[in-house]
Amino acid sequence: MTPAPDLPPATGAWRAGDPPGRRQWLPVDRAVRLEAGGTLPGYTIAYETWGTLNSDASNAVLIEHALTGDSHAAGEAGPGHPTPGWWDGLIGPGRALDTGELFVVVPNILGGCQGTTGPASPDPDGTPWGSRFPRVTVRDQVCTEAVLADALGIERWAMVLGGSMGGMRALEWAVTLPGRVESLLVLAAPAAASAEQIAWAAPQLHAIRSDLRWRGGDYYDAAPGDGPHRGLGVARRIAHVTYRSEPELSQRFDRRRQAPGDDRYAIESYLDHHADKLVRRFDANSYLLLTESMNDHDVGRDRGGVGEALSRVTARTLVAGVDSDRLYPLYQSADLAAGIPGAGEAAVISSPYGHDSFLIETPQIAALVKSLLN
Ligand SMILES: CC(=O)SCCNC(=O)CCNC(=O)[C@H](O)C(C)(C)COP(=O)(O)OP(=O)(O)OC[C@H]1O[C@@H](n2cnc3c(N)ncnc32)[C@H](O)[C@@H]1OP(=O)(O)O
Ligand SMILES: N[C@@H](CCO)C(=O)O
Repeated sequence: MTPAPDLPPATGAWRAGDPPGRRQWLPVDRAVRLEAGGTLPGYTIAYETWGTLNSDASNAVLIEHALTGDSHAAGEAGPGHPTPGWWDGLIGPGRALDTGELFVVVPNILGGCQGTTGPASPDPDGTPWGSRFPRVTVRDQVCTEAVLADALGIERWAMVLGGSMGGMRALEWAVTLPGRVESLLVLAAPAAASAEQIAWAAPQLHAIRSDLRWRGGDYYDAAPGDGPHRGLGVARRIAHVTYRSEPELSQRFDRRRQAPGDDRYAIESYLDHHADKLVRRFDANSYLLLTESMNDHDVGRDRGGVGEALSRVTARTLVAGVDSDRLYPLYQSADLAAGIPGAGEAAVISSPYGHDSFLIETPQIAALVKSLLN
């Protein structure tokens, strides 16, 4: 496979020249019809793998990343990857996802900005898609990942797992292609986005679209730093509050000011920090598109409802939620587990860290992975 060039900067200087690290690319030269009605004439999927596929391709595991995650789930920080893998504690020799035995595949999501085709990618004429990039659903994202599985020679995944938006894709795999998923782990994700989740997304979408530097979505020829980073930063601040719990914020930050001479409350400084980090690594159009993919998430759409859709799942399934998650509350995981044949009761990840616990509570998630693999 020929590596495609990395994507250009969208909101700041971060992307330019970003080395590819250990990513691989699958170019797909055929059109894909999208669920919402549009078409993509072709696309590229960027992905990373760990371990070796065995001779009967029975040891492959698919990990689905969350909204702003990427394919770098394991490994050290290094060229192309300023931070270590986001599930590094879970993946590697002797770890829960033991790469001495398993072949772990992590693709970047369709519509994102980490190497797989998205709004910042060039169209067939070489111009960034920008505002012309079509609406993409979770189901579309899964369909493109099935093309990657075919290309890698994987007919059936030993396990598909993910948290948050990654959990939505994992679930959609097991509903759309039940014969291709042997076991399924869905963390902190619902069968369908709720009014509350769409509500939290609404001001985030508005924040980006209200930024004059967003330019209707066609800002890719703007000078570095002249993109919609302010709107994206506001969106991230709103989102980040929902990713953590009220008791945690209270305990960590209380009413403290950041520092002598810095009049911000510490919690404001914390949110500023997370916003500043995101706008240097993420494209605002991808954030919009993926947020709307999550809003549209509903495994029951055009399938006779959620109950009908979940009854299709044949995978050995474990569903888990976080007891302090205010964005994807535990009852949604309980409902999801109740709808999937043989899933039993939802497991509870106990943590003060809220929704982000699926990224933080590695030992608890490792235990769930091991129990499902065994
Ligand atoms: C699936 C994926 O999402 S993959 C990508 C990984 N995810 C992300 O990057 C999402 C954004 N980050 C996060 O959500 C979290 O950092 C997690 C989940 C990755 C880790 O959570 P935690 O370990 O609890 O980190 P926490 O939320 O405390 O943030 C730590 C950062 O805040 C900074 N910070 C803490 N308090 C303050 C403060 N008062 N003012 C400014 N910065 C602060 C720390 O210095 C640290 O900075 P650094 O990450 O640049 O080193
Ligand atoms: N912190 C995670 C939470 C979203 O699920 C992310 O940014 O992807």
